[in-house]
Amino acid sequence: MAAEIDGFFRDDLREKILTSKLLVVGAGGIGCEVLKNLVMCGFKNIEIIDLDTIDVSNLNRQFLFHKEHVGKSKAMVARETALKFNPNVEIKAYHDSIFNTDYGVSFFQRFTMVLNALDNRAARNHVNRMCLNAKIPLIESGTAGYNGQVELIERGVTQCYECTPKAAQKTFPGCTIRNTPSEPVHCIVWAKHLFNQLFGEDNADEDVSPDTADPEAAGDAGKDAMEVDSNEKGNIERVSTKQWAQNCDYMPEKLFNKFFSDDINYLLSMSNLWKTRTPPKPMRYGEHDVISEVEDVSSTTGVMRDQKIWTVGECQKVFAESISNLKEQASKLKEDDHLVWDKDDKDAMDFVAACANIRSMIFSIPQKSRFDIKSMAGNIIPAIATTNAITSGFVVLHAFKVLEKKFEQCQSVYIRSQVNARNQIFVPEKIITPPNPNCYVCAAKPELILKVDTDVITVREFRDDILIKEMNMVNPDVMIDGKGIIVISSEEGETECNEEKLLKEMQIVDGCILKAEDFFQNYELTITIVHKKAEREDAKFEIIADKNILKTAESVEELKKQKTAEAASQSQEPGPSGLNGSSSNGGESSKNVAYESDEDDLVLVEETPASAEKRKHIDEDESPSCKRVKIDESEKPATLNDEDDDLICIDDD
Ligand SMILES: Nc1ncnc2c1ncn2[C@@H]1O[C@H](COP(=O)(O)OP(=O)(O)OP(=O)(O)O)[C@@H](O)[C@H]1O
Ligand SMILES: [Zn+2]
Repeated sequence: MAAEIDGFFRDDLREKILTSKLLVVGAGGIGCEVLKNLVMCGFKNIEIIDLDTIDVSNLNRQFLFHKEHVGKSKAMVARETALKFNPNVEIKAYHDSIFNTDYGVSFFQRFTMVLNALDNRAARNHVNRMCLNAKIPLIESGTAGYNGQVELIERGVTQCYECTPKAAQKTFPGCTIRNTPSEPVHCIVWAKHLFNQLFGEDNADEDVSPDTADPEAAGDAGKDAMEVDSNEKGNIERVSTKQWAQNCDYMPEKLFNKFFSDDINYLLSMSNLWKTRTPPKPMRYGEHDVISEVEDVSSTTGVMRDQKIWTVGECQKVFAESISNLKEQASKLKEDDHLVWDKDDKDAMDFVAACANIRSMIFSIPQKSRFDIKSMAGNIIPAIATTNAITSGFVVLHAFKVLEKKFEQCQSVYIRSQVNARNQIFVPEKIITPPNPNCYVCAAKPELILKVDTDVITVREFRDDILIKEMNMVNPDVMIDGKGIIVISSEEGETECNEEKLLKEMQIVDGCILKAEDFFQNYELTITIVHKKAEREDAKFEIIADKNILKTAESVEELKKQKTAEAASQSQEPGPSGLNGSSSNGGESSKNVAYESDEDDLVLVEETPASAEKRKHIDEDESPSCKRVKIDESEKPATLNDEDDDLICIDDD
């Protein structure tokens, strides 16, 4: 292998290649290529981890895997195949998630460097934190279609993965999804939720029924419908949707009429919602076409079936067929097990395409082809083998520079689909981007401001949706600073009694300061709470990472207080002298600011187009957060352009 050939590498680099120990996280599109490159270069000691097994759809670009490997561990098979290229390498493979607590800081410290080859933001964030803690370099990479990116993360030298806020994934309020969809994507998200309600894991945040708590439907809204509903359906609403569907043996007609007629009639009775919107039109099963007479959509060719817009009858037919197939699939599972929605499962995809289109028809929203729905529902950007290969090449070139400690040469590199104005297709960053001093992960004392509706968020939502999903902690402990009140404990059951309490009931109110810790990640974060009433379409929380913004807001508040004091002193008796100072009651109260009337002064740290360009990683974690539903709408398949393959221009700046 290269390092064994005399003169192939400079002696000092060769020595480092032969003696270093690398960890590759992920054995998918990039991971396979990176592993192949490493063994071919002569690295002798490599460990690789991946939680997944090989799927047929991986075979077109993950060349360490072949047909006979389908269903086997990616990490294990990648190891076996790579050893065939170079048997003189020590490769240890783990079929596991990097989140497993076995892989703590001391595990990471065993490596010279870590190479990420992941596909989701949560895992990237986690490895970022572990490497920062272990003080070892991390090479981060990602591809999206023809675009790719490689960057070095070295504590104190470069920015970390979390220094730049990522473009927020588009989120939709639950009431838009449940009551007032207005775009195809709202119906697609609803249909995916319906799949989970009927066949998947029960998730309270994915309710598909009309949302009677919708603030916009206030008043008598839904009352009539509620009465009709309870009279007509008896105790139907008291059992879970899945239980109810099982009780009616998943009869397509019953299911259809409940979701597309009864529930829509219910929504119609929430009359406030339709004052300025087109009211939905309920639809009953078989109402528009005689289903048995509809041409069998499954018998048309795949391309036609996927690309045409289905008629009402076709949608209903696919609805019925997919339900009976999914019912069959579910019946083969063990008790308590459930189906998992997968864009590549024909029945699961058919079900979502049919339901999304039926709901679109009802709400007068344009319909979409199954192909378009698949791309939106699965957030698909085609994975291109050549982009993965080029990106992986840069990963290993970066690894050489890191081994030689030439960090100054490790600028991020962007692999583009088209040449830029300087005729480059591989575009290096001009400088090494230094750490963001306000980063709430790699700053010396990480802190942030959390604007949150403390009247509606429970401790459980705070932990699961904010600390875990948004702030990427794994197992947080939280206490109120200065009061010693433990709000959340990582010890199982210790703070269970707090979980359903609202934040305000735990004395977590405006100005409160929390200390959040994650022992596994060795991470401590100070959170200043700012209460913010969430309106109907608002997110229930916002994270503000730059403490200077708080300072600005404080000074605005202080200015206001000064003005009030001045006014008071002019009109009445002399005002309290402490008002123009930062605080008259000690440190904590200095942050106890009220923002209600100052919303405009608080600027959310948002990604600039330039930094968005830098963050082209594909993130697949689409779990809902803050009771809002996330979907990355921009993730439509890129137009494939064969000519692009010829555009290779090596930058020699
Ligand atoms: N927490 C994790 N621990 C270990 N491996 C992970 C973790 N999260 C993701 N991975 C792995 O990272 C790899 C990323 O590879 P890639 O982007 O090619 O995805 P893929 O699942 O192989 O392909 P696709 O999503 O396009 O079907 C996957 O093999 C995935 O299993
Ligand atoms: Zn950082």
